[in-house]
Parts: sequence; C-alpha cells; structure tokens
Amino acid sequence: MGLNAKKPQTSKNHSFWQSLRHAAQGLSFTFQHEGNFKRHLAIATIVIVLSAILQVAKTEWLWLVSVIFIVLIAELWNTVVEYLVDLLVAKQYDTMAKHIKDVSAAIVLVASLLAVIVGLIIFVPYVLQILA
Ligand SMILES: Nc1ncnc2c1ncn2[C@@H]1O[C@H](COP(=O)(O)OP(=O)(O)OP(=O)(O)O)[C@@H](O)[C@H]1O
Repeated sequence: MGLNAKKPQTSKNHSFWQSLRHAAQGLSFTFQHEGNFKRHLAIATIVIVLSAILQVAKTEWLWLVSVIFIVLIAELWNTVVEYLVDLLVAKQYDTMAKHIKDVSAAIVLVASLLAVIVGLIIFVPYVLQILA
C-alpha cells in the first residue's frame, strides 16, 4: 500500500453523509449481487405504474408503498443473514446454517405473500370494474 493510499475504514462513521454513503453502497451491493432484489424492484415498478394508470385511492397507495417497502426490507435482511452465515461457516455445510438461511428466506416469502394479498384486494375490484 502506497503512502497516500487511504486506510480501509473499520471505525464508526463520522458524519451523517458518511453513514448515508455507506448505506447507499449497501443498497447498490445488494442490487448488483442479489437477483431476487432486482426482481422485487421490477415488480414494484410495474405495481407503481399500474397504480398510477388506474388512479388508485390515497389509502391504497399507502398500502401498496408499505408492502413494497416491507418486501425490500425483508430481502435486504435476508441478504445480511446469508452473508453473516457464509462468514461464519465459510461455505462448509452446516445443518444450523441451513435452518438459519431457510428461515430467513421464509421471512421474504411471508412478506411477499402479504404483498400479493394486498395487491389482489386492491387491484381485483379495478379489473372487475374494467371488465364489467
Ligand atoms: N453453509 C450452508 N450449510 C447448509 N445449507 C446451506 C448452506 N449455504 C446454503 N445452504 C442452503 O442453500 C439454500 C440457498 O443458499 P443461499 O441462501 O446462500 O442462496 P441464495 O440463492 O442467495 O438464496 P435466496 O434465494 O434466499 O436469496 C439455503 O436456503 C440453505 O438451504
């Protein structure tokens, strides 16, 4: 490492902007490495465009935005768990590692089911109205 090379940071963030930059790096890392995060974002974009076209009510927007964020938070959390487990067991097969990762994936599944249920409750009446 050269004299002017910056030492990698392992200390606490010193400012709000530094915290924000690292959080943005976390989001960018997840987007680049987790296919499911990309898929969830793509579905969220479709739902937002559809909601704008159908001009859904304010409370419906609140529900939709809430479930979109719940799913994205669950996916971020699942990514944290996967990397922590990999760090601990270094890719060795471990029954407890399997259970931890499976339960973490189940969190995403349950959050996604909630999003599907909310989506059906909101969009089915609009579709029926269009078909009527
Ligand atoms: N070290 C391990 N020991 C035992 N089982 C493991 C281990 N690593 C992964 N697995 C099993 O493989 C599955 C997938 O692993 P992992 O979560 O790392 O991959 P992924 O494709 O990123 O998952 P996801 O689709 O949830 O994002 C886990 O749910 C678990 O059942």
